[in-house]
Amino acid sequence: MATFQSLGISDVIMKALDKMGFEEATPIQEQTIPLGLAGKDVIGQAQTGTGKTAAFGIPMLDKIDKNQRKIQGLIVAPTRELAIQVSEEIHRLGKFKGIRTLPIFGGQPMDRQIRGLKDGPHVVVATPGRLLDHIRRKTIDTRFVHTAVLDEADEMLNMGFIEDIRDILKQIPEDRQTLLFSATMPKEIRQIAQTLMRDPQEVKVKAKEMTVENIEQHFLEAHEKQKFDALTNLLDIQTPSLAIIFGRTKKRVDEVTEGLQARGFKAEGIHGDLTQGKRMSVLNKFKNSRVEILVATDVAARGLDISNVTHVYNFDIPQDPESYVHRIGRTGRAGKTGVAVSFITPREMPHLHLIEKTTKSKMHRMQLPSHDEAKRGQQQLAVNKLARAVEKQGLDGYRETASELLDEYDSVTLVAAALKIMSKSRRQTPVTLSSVTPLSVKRGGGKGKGNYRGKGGGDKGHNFNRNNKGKGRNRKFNNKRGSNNSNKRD
Ligand SMILES: Nc1ncnc2c1ncn2[C@@H]1O[C@H](COP(=O)(O)OP(=O)(O)OP(=O)(O)O)[C@@H](O)[C@H]1O
Ligand SMILES: [Mg+2]
Repeated sequence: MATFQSLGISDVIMKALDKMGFEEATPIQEQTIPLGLAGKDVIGQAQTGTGKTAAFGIPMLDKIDKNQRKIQGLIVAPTRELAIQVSEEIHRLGKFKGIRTLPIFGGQPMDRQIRGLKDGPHVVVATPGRLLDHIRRKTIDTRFVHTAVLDEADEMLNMGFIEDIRDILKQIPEDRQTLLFSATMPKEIRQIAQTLMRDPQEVKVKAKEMTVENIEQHFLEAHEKQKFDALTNLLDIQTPSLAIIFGRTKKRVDEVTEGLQARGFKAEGIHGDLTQGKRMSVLNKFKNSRVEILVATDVAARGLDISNVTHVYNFDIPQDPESYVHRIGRTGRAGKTGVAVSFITPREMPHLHLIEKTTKSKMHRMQLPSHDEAKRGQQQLAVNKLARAVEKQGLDGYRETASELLDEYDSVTLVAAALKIMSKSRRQTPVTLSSVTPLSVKRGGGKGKGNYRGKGGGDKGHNFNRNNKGKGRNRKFNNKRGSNNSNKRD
């Protein structure tokens, strides 16, 4: 376990790390920060939730001359939410150095961003489309950029973004340092990356699986028509405190969201057709647990760091194995455990095996949950609440009424009535979802886009702790194993 001190990081950034509650460096940070500080180009690959943002952020920030109010660091990310999130993490890391960061993304008024750019940020974190708008309008000055970062790099070099990325990099000085990071990095993407970098150092954190070991991976075989009832039964049984459900299309997300709301779940949907304001408000409600279930397209698959997501459900299994890795990586972050369940129709079984083969992870079959089990799951919630109330004491004011009630009714009837009142009687509102085009399943488990060469054996046990200064959360990370296409983003 490396301490940050041993990595050669400047005191002013060490102070930020301490404030953020970072005590030890994660494997990807330990292996890439010294290379970054030495000015090397780096391709860094490590599992989801293992600190890649700080891994590229720290070397970039270390090099920035605070007195030069020019953009010196440029980070490109695939989605608006991720651009904002990364900008906030970089702001935290550069706080004591007085670094100014600015997120630039679509859906926000141009003139507001032009004013922000005139304000002299040192670091800009941008989505490619809007960044190119500013480059073409000459409202952004990239002449002094010495460090360029592609976060979710394999996505950024995929067919959807590659031309934009090439156009952007042409506007950045040749002698720049280039850092590419992602949890997944298919071979062909690695080859493209080489053409955009100078003698890049490739760092891949050794792990037996592409996915995070702390995430329990299950699959549930169900016909299309059974999936929604199976989902609501499973939600009642597993009672996730914070869950993300992925659907293949925006329409699907809307329908599943409406169906869940009709059955009394606190669910909201997010996808690319929503206004930027709506996307932000849905995400904030989810982050503050005012919404328990976020139904999303792949717009929320990569990078989003929402602590305490306990469950991820692939209501529709993704086309790309890489997308599977990123989706389930929204849980089990920073050493925490998580649960992922994928709904597979019988004809999609070969695709499930392709994903397992590509990501070198094993999904365990789960039986279709019955409605009775769901009811018992809801009752269990009520039982837990009652047990907690008994433990907490303070019941004296209720005892007299309770014994009067017991004069009238027997105890079992009374407790049954209490359980009935306390457990959600899930309205079995009929919900029909429009059919989705089935996956184009590659028969015979053909090669996924990525050939992952998982190296045998994982890292030694890795604990990294966050002291209680960090964001008010005392997050103990027991990451036993070392600390991995694009569904076109909405
Ligand atoms: N050394 C550390 N100690 C404690 N917490 C850390 C450390 N490094 C990062 N974190 C926290 O761990 C969480 C995950 O970090 P981050 O979002 O950078 O992961 P990632 O590897 O980029 O994941 P993804 O592949 O999903 O994008 C964040 O909340 C971050 O603040
Ligand atoms: Mg990330």
